[in-house]
Amino acid sequence: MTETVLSPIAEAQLQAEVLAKALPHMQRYDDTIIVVKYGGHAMGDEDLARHFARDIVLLEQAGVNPVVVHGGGPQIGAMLEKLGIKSEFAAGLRVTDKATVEIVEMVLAGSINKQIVGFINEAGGKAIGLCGKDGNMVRARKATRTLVDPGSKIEQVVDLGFVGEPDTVDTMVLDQILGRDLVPVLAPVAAAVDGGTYNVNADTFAGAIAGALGAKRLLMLTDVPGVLDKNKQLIPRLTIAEAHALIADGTISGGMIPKVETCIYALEKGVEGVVILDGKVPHAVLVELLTDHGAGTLITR
Ligand SMILES: Nc1ncnc2c1ncn2[C@@H]1O[C@H](COP(=O)(O)OP(=O)(O)O)[C@@H](O)[C@H]1O
Ligand SMILES: CC(=O)N[C@@H](CCC(=O)OP(=O)(O)O)C(=O)O
Repeated sequence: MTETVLSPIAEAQLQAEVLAKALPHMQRYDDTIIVVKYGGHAMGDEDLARHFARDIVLLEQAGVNPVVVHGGGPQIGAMLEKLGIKSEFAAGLRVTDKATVEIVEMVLAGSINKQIVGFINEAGGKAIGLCGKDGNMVRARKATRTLVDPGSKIEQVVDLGFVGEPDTVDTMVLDQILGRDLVPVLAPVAAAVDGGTYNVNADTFAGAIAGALGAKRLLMLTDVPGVLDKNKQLIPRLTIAEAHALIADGTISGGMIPKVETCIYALEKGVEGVVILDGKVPHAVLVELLTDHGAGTLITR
């Protein structure tokens, strides 16, 4: 591929045009909170992570208050495999025993959290890495799921172990951080009411944070372009009612079900709009927020 080399004046003109188009969008998000869920699949390689970090810093410098909630499912899986610990999922959630919850906390609140903090800092920002336990931000209760055997139709309650669902969110720590040129980066590990540790699905965690903060937008970065129809075409906009209908008719399935359910939860808690988009597209966050066409699927009330 040949790269067009622009003269300094042409380059400056191009930059001015891009800025003129982006400015009205930037003003719309000025001083608002945008929660970005950065999924483990969306993290991809280091280049992509650096693009992501630059976008977050740019938003912060433009007067937006970004809050990053990250996942790390594939990275937890890789570490468990390395350690010879078997892992399985039920109803889209990792069945988490005592040994597994220790690894989950180590990978999420340790290596991945600090990696993202490092990338944001390298890009010129000041990130603060926390998990739900810090300042008792997110307290969780034990999650349970009932699965129906497709043959016999018998219902069975599955014990997911140390998997939690957010019970309370205390935004006190985040309130101190936001609006001070700092970017909170949150790992979805929560405190149990009895002082233990719970593994929380990162989508669920992000929805709870966005709802509690009254965020203007929740962006869910995944590895597909957004919600796809039966012909695998992107659906650019959906209402809550339309999203329910797509779940009911099976168009939305698998991991997309809890993701869309989280989006609906956040909208019902007051978040203005939720977008599911492909985090593997470079600068996905900026394309979504700062262009007319946006990216991914926007779900609104
Ligand atoms: N209608 C749909 N549109 C897009 N993806 C769908 C749809 N139905 C099911 N999926 C599946 O949902 C997956 C996204 O969920 P998941 O793997 O849990 O994401 P993440 O790991 O980013 O949280 C997609 O990769 C796709 O296989
Ligand atoms: C309970 C549960 O399943 N927790 C997830 C937490 C990480 C996560 O959700 O990461 P992604 O967003 O990358 O999928 C897990 O253990 O994999």
